[in-house]
Amino acid sequence: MGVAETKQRPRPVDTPVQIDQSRNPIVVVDDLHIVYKVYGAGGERGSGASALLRVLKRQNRPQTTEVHAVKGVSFVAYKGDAIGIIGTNGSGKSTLLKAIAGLLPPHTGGVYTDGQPSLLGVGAALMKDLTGERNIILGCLAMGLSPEETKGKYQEIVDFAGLKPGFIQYPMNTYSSGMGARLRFAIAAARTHDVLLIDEALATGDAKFKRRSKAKIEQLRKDAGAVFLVAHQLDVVEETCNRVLWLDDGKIIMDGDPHEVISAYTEATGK
Ligand SMILES: Nc1ncnc2c1ncn2[C@@H]1O[C@H](COP(=O)(O)OP(=O)(O)OP(=O)(O)O)[C@@H](O)[C@H]1O
Repeated sequence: MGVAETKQRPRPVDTPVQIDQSRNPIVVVDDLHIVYKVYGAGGERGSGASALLRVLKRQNRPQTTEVHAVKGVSFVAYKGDAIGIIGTNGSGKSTLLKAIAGLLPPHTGGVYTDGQPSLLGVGAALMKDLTGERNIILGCLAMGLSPEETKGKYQEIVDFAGLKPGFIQYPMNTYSSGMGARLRFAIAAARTHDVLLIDEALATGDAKFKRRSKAKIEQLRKDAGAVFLVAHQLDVVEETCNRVLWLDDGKIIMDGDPHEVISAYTEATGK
């Protein structure tokens, strides 16, 4: 998609990303490139005929292609930043978040974080067959809380998730996707994180839950290092974040004040 011209000041390729030394940098992303390798996508249609042809040609391996998902992204997140990442489908938002979480290796460039990043995604691992209650306990222990701390946090998590009465005793496979997302967010928010990465977790909540989430993220920002939020709902991003990165085709188009960036994005994309 061709969108507005870049508002980021171009940086000579060999100069490292600029860090404001008077502030406390938490995440430094320096000329980051992420490339996925896709097997079996060599431009042929995935038909039986092409598979047969490969066998006849004794090509037992399908061809590989590369998807260049993040293309030279650089920025610094400072302590207390809540950064929203916006962009159209496929612009590289989730890929960037996973790279900051350390789940995808850079092709070139680098990601440096001060502390442990925690990625809270829609698919974050909770055990579907176990009850909400068991998941809270396991989730807290997995995040490094002691059994006593877990006990102390339990009611706070249940109240924050705001599930219908009784549901906390039901297995999570009986929950709607929204209920699961609320519980995941409530568990993750029970601990302070050096770097908290939230991928669409708030998308499914109702207005009341979104208000509670916003307050919680504000608190996390104060206690923690930096919070990143990927969301398609621009109002959630504008209300929650102090800074927004707009990605398009793997590149930063704008980085700055939420209102300014979202207005420019809305104008350019008609969203
Ligand atoms: N596992 C993968 N293997 C190959 N290509 C991938 C993979 N995951 C993402 N991509 C590609 O990388 C690009 C960026 O995808 P990404 O999921 O980061 O975008 P996004 O902005 O989060 O999209 P959405 O808003 O739809 O969630 C897309 O072209 C996508 O097709």
